[in-house]
Amino acid sequence: MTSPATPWGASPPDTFSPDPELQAAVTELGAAVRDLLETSVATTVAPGEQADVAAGVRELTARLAATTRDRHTLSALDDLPTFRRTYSPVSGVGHGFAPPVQFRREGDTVVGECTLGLRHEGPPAHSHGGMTAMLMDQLLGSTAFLAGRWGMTAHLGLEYRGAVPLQTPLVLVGRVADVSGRKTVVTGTVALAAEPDRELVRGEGVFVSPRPELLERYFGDLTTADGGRAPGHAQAATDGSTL
Ligand SMILES: CCCCCCCCCCCC(=O)SCCNC(=O)CCNC(=O)[C@H](O)C(C)(C)COP(=O)(O)OP(=O)(O)OC[C@H]1O[C@@H](n2cnc3c(N)ncnc32)[C@H](O)[C@@H]1OP(=O)(O)O
Repeated sequence: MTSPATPWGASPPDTFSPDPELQAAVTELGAAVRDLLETSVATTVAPGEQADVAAGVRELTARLAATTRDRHTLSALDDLPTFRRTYSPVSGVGHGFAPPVQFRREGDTVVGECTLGLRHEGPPAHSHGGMTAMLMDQLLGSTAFLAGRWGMTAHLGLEYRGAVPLQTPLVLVGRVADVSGRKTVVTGTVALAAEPDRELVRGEGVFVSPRPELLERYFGDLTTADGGRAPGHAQAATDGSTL
C-alpha cells in the first residue's frame, strides 16, 4: 500500500450507441427468462404440467440457437471501454440469473441496489454464500472500474456477518481503499436497504490490471460482434491509468 485513497479518475466517454431495437429485445428476453428461472424454482404445479412446460422451453431454446456467438465474440450490445456487459450474471439485463444490479457513483462510493430471488437461494429463504460473493466481486470490480482503475480480481475476501434474506431490497456500497501501480484495493458492504448501517457482508478485493502478456493471452483474440478487434484490451490500464 503506497498511496492514499484514490481520487476518482475520469470516466471513459460513453459514446457507444447500441441498436435500440436489439437492446429492447435483449432486455425483454432477459426479463422473461428471469421470470421463467425464478418461477421454475418456485412452482408447485403438477409433474405433467412441468414436463409440458419443459418441452415448450426446449422448442424456444432451439429457436434462439439458430445463430449464436462463441466465447471470443462480444455481444453487439457490449462495449469494453465503458464496461457495458449485457450478459453479466450480476449486472446484465440480458441474463436471467442476474438480479440484475446497476452500479452508480455516489460521492466517493459506488452504490448498487438489488433484490435476490429464490434462484439465488442457499440456506432456506436466504442468499447462497457464493451468490453474495458474486455480488461482492462485481461491486468491488465496478468500484475500481468507475474510479478509472480496471483490473481482474486477484483476491476476494469476505466476512459473512449476517444472513442475507431473499426477496428483500439490498444496498451495496463500494469504496476504493488504496491504489498502487497496477493494483487497486477496494472494500464493500452488503446491507438491507431498510437498515443500510448494519453490514451483513463485508468484502475486500484486490484488483490487478494484468501485464500485457496476460492481457494478450486472455483477450487477444476477442472480437466485436461485427468481427473487428475488440477495443479495450490494447489500451487496458496496465499502468493503472484509465482505459
Ligand atoms: C480488457 C478488458 C476486458 C474486460 C472484461 C471484463 C471483466 C470483468 C471482470 C470481473 C471481475 C472478475 O471476476 S475477474 C475473474 C477472476 N479473476 C481472474 O481470473 C484473475 C486470475 N489471476 C490472474 O490472471 C493474475 O494473477 C492477475 C492478472 C490478477 C495478476 O497477474 P499479473 O499481471 O502477472 O500481476 P503481478 O505482476 O503478479 O502482480 C502485480 C501487482 O499486484 C500484486 N498482486 C497480484 N496478485 C495479488 C493478490 N492475490 N493479492 C495481493 N496483491 C496481488 C503483486 O504483488 C504486484 O504488486 P506490486 O509488486 O506491483 O506492488
